[in-house]
Amino acid sequence: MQPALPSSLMCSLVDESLDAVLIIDEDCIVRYANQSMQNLSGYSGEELVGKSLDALLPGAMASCHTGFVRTFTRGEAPSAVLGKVREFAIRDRNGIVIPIEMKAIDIGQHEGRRYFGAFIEDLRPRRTMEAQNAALLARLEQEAMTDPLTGIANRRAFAAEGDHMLVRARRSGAPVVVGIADIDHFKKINDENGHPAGDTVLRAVAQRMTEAARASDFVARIGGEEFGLLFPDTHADAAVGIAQRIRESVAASPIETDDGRLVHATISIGLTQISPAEQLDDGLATADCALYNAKNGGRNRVESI
Ligand SMILES: Nc1nc2c(ncn2[C@@H]2O[C@H](COP(=O)(O)OP(=O)(O)OP(=O)(O)O)[C@@H](O)[C@H]2O)c(=O)[nH]1
Repeated sequence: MQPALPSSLMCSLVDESLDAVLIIDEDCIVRYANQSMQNLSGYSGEELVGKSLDALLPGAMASCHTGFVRTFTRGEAPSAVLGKVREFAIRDRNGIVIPIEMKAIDIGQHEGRRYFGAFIEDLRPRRTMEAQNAALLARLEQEAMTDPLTGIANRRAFAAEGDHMLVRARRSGAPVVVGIADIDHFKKINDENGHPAGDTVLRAVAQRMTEAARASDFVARIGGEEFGLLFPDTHADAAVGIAQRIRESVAASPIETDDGRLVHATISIGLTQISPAEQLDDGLATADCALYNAKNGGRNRVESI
């Protein structure tokens, strides 16, 4: 059997711990604070020992903490803190409130007085990392749903929005119209003006379509020169009217490219009202047939099935 370690080694463990360690007595007077606790609080060891714990507690906590400790010490109430991992805050020497994680322990009696210890971790680094991770996740989610060229929603976002819209529509019984808009003769636009000019046209068309649609409608780039449209709470006739407005907004004026060329772009749109039993892809297939009719009918047109 190994001989028991001397208590001086245990003391070193606590003295050197990277967690802040604090010991208070039953009157909530600080009796010990290790170096990490001194660093965290901004007080020296001499300043902390003998000080009331209230000096370290923010606002409301300071007024009730001593009462909790007293009722527990007298055996009048259980502790909600001892033996548990809890999040609190402390106030440092400069009055700055620091979020902490605390593991408090009843460490027993010595010469008739009771003592409580706590391991305290500064939560600020963890909170900063959590905030950074949340911001990163939000950015990644945003990027995963956005078409990088035009800045509008992409095909993935369109599918997600369409599915949600159809679930809501099935519940409410409201009609949903789905559409596909396609830039006419876009290959020719690219061939005559160059690919970068084609990109400018795509961006301008996306912007004009989004601006002409209602706030409740959804416009996404779902393919090269193809845009998906969703019109919630809208019957086919009304959707045709909105689609005409969108079509006209694209055709209304030429688009100026970076090298100063003026490109006249038009779009053709195919629409269909999705029946409750249909999925988004069923609606898209029918809208594609309507788009085919619009192209065959001379382009720069809206057709619905
Ligand atoms: N500049 C640019 N062109 C693209 C992009 N994605 C697809 N295209 C082009 O879009 C063109 C699509 O051409 P087609 O499918 O033949 O159709 P269209 O010429 O528009 O003819 P219609 O649809 O029948 O009116 C192709 O030339 C593709 O190279 C893109 O991101 N940028």
